Amino acid sequence: SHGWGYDPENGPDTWSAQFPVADGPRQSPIDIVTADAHYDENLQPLEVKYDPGSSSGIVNNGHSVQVDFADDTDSSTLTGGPISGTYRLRQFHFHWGASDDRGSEHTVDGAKFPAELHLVHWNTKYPNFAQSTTQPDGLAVIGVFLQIGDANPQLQKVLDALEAIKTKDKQIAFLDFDPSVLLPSSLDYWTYDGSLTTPPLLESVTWIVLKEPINVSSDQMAMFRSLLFTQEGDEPSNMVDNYRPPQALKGRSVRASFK
Ligand SMILES: NS(=O)(=O)c1ccc(C(=O)NCc2ccc(F)cc2)cc1
Ligand SMILES: [Zn+2]
Repeated sequence: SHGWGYDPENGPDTWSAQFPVADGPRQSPIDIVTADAHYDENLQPLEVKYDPGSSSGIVNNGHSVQVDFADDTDSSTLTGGPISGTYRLRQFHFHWGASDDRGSEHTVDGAKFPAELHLVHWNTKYPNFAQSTTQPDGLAVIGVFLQIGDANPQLQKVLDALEAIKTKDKQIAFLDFDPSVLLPSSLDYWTYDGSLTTPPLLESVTWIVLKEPINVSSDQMAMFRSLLFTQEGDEPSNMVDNYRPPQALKGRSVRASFK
């Protein structure tokens, strides 16, 4: 039982031992205090152009469920918003709780959501994803809150794949999926400079957190919770509470793209 995780013996409070940047100046997630978020009229609208042909597979990586995209061309990109240049979509994944009262990484005025979707993009001014992760402007992650409501038919295609990837390191092909169907109607966002929310916790992320949540039903949330942190044949441990709690703001500003 080695390697970082979300249990008491390897969870977020232990990560700084192996990853000292955990105590750094621009760690994520954060609590977004809406009254302190400054409207910035210079922020551009987000431009999301995703090609469903670039989706490749869905994997249980032992920390989350992740859908990977071919990022060898500019087929799926993010531009505009707070970023300059072109960022390529690499993957999206989720964080969720053991119950509907928690699970998101970012919070809004202290409020937790049952889950949070992260769409991970890297700056094409760098040669590849790994190199981008070491640069202060290397990554841009769109965060989308999930709230309990009607079942989300767009999410169901992802959820239907989960029984085939129940255990750690299982993956299957996942083709022709357009992740823009998971975005809410409004692309209003908060943005701030932060980090990866899992080890290696690198401080290379421009966070773009959408104000409008998407819906998920309680039954759909239960499907996320059927995944396992553990490998086939090991003592099973349900994949739940795979979220890092909010970190200190340390003087950072959060900007709003909307009034
Ligand atoms: N939750 S989040 O959106 O902040 C997040 C996004 C991506 C990664 C990641 O790619 N980790 C593996 C990794 C990290 C650095 C590398 F160089 C290679 C792989 C971790 C967390
Ligand atoms: Zn994440």
